[in-house]
Amino acid sequence: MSASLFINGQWLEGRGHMFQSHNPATGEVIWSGASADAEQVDAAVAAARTAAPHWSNLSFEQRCEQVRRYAEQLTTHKEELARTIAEETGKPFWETQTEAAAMIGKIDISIKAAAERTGERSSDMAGAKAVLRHKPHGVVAVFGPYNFPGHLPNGHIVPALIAGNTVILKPSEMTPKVAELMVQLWEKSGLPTGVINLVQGEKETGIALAAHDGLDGLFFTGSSRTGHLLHEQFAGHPGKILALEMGGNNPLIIDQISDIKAAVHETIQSAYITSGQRCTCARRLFVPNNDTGDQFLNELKEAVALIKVGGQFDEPAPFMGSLISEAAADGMIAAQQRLLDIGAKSLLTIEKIKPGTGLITPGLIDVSAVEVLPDEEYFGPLLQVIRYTDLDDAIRQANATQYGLSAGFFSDNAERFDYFYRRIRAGIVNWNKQLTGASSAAPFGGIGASGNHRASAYYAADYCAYPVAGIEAEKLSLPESLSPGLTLN
Ligand SMILES: NC(=O)c1ccc[n+]([C@@H]2O[C@H](COP(=O)([O-])OP(=O)(O)OC[C@H]3O[C@@H](n4cnc5c(N)ncnc54)[C@H](O)[C@@H]3O)[C@@H](O)[C@H]2O)c1
Ligand SMILES: O=CCC[C@H](NC(=O)CCC(=O)O)C(=O)O
Repeated sequence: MSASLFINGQWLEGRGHMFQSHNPATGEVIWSGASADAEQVDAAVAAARTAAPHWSNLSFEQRCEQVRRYAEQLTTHKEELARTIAEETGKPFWETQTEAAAMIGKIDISIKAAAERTGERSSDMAGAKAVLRHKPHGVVAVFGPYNFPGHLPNGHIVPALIAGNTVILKPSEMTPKVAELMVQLWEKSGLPTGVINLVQGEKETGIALAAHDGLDGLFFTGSSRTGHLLHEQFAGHPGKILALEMGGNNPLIIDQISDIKAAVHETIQSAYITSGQRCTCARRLFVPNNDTGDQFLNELKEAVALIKVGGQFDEPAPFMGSLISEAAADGMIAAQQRLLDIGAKSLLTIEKIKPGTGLITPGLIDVSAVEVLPDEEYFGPLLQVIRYTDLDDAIRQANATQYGLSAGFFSDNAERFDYFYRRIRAGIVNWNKQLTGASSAAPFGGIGASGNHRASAYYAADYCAYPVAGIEAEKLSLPESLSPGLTLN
């Protein structure tokens, strides 16, 4: 059993109930510990509050130095980090190595973003200076999802600390081991006591933390369902900052294409990478009802059937690993069945590869005949195909979702992309490129049920600090002329 919590610089055992994490490709237990109870959540918030004045009073450069020391730890331990992420999520090792690399890359990008978007500026005005500076919010909670248990919480934590906030991390209950390692690396980097705290646990721990009066903000990445609950919980607290990064039901439209093989490749990278467990994954594929559409779909079906699925460390490496759990795999098979029940036609059926694991084959399903398609995010390797004859109708259907995270258009025709771009509603809009693999050097976020206009990645700096505008002069002075009606003797 692990001393699973890190509060005020101490590793502690939780006093809540026990929980475990598994290697989803084998079912083996790889971590067990106890969750934080409400008192321990309280202690974590108190530790972060106590640490806040010292941390926020350090200079920007001093905080950056500290965060760079964390980057050194990440670099030294990148292999261990990638292995741990692979073991706990089921993602292939080649892929988790890219996650570890993204975590390291996040440091310099966040420093640059903070300086550019929230740094200090001043300009001269009559007898004074107009000054803009930024201050941290104070104590913030970071909630992470399981699909990128390192990179995505890291994408909130690093900019939050650079801005001068102190943090309480509540990772996904599916990935406590990765969180533990990440916080150990912060500890090794010499971060002052209380600046980062870790509370592990399931939903109850999340509820206790999100409801805590001592928070000044909450940065969340996870499902739209949980994000909506948090939004309701934060209603009536206008002074607390809430950043929500949630799911999507992302459309990808195939238009006029000449390179079918490239379109097939980019579609696979859009829909099946990480076994479909990325928020940006394509979920609905619009294919024209013509010969090119038929040929594209046949080649796509052939290539998807050939996708290698396997264990994280298999050689040769698989493209798709296990889903996060057997329950998630069963959920995808159930979602597929619900679509079949309402008139969908399977082109490639998801099948379980090994009972007791999250290993499943990829699915492709034609939902063109379904009258009312559920607007749901199926968080796994199931791509829904919709055949279309009229581009305007395809764009209308693409927009017929409560979500608005990513959207794509494959076409050789720039004018038609422009036409699509002007009409589509999403925070990420790609042309002839996969929907996944967004850059940390750009803002990242969605609209509608996908987010609340607090884009993360490069723009995370914006929600980590608030602007303070001032007019400053070194001495008091009288103006050259007084306002009408004023007399000073
Ligand atoms: N937009 C993005 O940047 C982005 C990135 C990755 C994942 N996601 C989305 O995340 C989802 C998958 O992640 P997940 O299943 O881990 O998400 P989740 O919503 O189940 O969990 C996210 C976090 O919230 C906590 N939580 C759950 N219920 C809670 C409650 N009632 N109160 C407080 N906290 C609670 C969890 O313990 C976890 O730490 C998908 O929908 C995916 O699209 C979005
Ligand atoms: O699952 C959701 C994240 C998907 C991932 N997005 C990013 O990495 C955004 C960049 C960042 O946060 O630094 C993707 O697009 O694949």
